[in-house]
Amino acid sequence: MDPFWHRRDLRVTDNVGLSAAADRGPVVPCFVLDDAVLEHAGPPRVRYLLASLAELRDAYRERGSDLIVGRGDPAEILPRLADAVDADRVVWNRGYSGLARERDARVEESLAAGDGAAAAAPEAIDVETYHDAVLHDPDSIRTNKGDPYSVFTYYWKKWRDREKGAPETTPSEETLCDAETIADVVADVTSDLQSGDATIAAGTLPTITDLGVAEPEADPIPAGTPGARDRLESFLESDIFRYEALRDVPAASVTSELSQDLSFGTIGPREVYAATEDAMARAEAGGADGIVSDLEDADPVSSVTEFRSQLAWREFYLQVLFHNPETVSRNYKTYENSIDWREDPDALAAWKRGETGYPIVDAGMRQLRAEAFMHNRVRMIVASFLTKDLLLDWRAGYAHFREHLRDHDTANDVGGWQWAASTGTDAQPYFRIFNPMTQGERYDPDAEYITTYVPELRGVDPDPIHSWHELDPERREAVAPEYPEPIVDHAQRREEALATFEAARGEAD
Ligand SMILES: Cc1cc2nc3c(=O)[nH]c(=O)nc-3n(C[C@H](O)[C@H](O)[C@H](O)COP(=O)(O)OP(=O)(O)OC[C@H]3O[C@@H](n4cnc5c(N)ncnc54)[C@H](O)[C@@H]3O)c2cc1C
Repeated sequence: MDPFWHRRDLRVTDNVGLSAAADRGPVVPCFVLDDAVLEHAGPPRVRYLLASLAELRDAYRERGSDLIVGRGDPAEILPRLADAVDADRVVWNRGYSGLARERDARVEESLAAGDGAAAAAPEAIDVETYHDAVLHDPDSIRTNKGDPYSVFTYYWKKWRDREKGAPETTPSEETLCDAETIADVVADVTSDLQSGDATIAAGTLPTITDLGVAEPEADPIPAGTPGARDRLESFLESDIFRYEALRDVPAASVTSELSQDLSFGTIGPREVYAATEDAMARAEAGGADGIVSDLEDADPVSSVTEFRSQLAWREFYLQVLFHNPETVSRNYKTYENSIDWREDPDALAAWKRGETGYPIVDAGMRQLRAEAFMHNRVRMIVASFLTKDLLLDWRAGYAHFREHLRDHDTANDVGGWQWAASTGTDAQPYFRIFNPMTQGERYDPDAEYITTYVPELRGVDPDPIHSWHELDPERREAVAPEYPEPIVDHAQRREEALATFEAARGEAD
């Protein structure tokens, strides 16, 4: 019997490592709540994690097995578990961030040292790892010179043209360790662990309060594989064909909202990609033409391709982080001088509360609080506002997103922030600064998204909303007395941002 250690792959379907372990069977499935990891997880993510673990446990129980849930240091728990089941090896799917790789190396060392062995002569336990979270592993797509890619367009061409693996088969009941044996194993390991802080249980999950994490403000969404599959199914009905035309329009809500699922692995990337193949076949046969008939120039085929390119962006940022783990907290791009970010706690607090007086920015920041989610276009706008209009360090924005997003994902979050701050790979050039008013007007012309999240502006015509920064104080008072004045002047801040970046480039007078 070999333990399979679930981490960011909270599913039994389309799971590369689990299928490989099940081929030998029987598998002992486990997950470890590691305080070192929980420290970095905001409340919406912890809630989604616990709900997804409950779904994972139920999937095992339906198959006559159970999920072992440990709490503590995996380097302590896994060797004990492996020893208790007399394992030859422990199997898991690879993590790619610096933190995940360090932890995995530690666990591997303690397994190799036989740290869990009850016997006097400890036996080394092997580790077997798989690429599962991605369609193409971070080392497999390189430039013709053999370097990792730093420009998305070139990466995308190779990613797009490579053959993709089919979804993995789901392990059958016979290949999983039965629930009774799991209960015995847990009892065995529990008596072994008595001296330390670590605990282990068969399928019993702590509550969010047990973990010392506050209840999130946002409402929960359906979690685990059932939630993810429902979202994918509903996206495939029609939104995937309207995606290209409307993905930048936040009020249209055509995007898949699969980001937390891909991040926690409640759905596998091969399953999502296979779904795009079905959608592509339908689009190519003209079966989606009626769905886009009200949209000028919309093409269902290129819409499916556009969605695939977002899946590729995810893997692009992942390979950037894999090859440059330090960029989690350091700029990817080196300027000659350091960027002179400002210290302005009041402005940062107004941005966090969604009270900047820039309607699209405030709507986004309030969507984040209300739903633990934010539309991609709006993420770009609020990130640009923080780094260019307020001239605050992207790391402050990243920390806030990490705390509040249910889909926070180190690679994508760092990638998105460094893109907006003009410090990342293939980033927005420093001189292309978003105008938050024009962005609002272009992507939310009827102010539908804005008024959903900013009640002070409900009933106000789109015109004054999109020209709020130009209105005189009397007019603002007459139109929306409760909505704040702009905290900065965009035109002036734009000039200051250009000067700041030119100084960083060593081009100042
Ligand atoms: C400042 C900033 C911070 C971000 N932080 C995160 C984050 O913490 N976690 C996260 O998953 N995404 C992040 N993104 C990327 C993007 O905003 C979200 O992935 C997307 O909004 C999620 O919605 P969706 O699932 O409906 O996306 P869809 O448009 O349906 O895309 C499908 C999937 O592709 C991936 N994807 C889409 N857009 C991007 C992108 N620009 N970069 C990388 N992958 C992408 C996601 O996995 C997403 O679920 C960030 C973007 C910015 C600008």
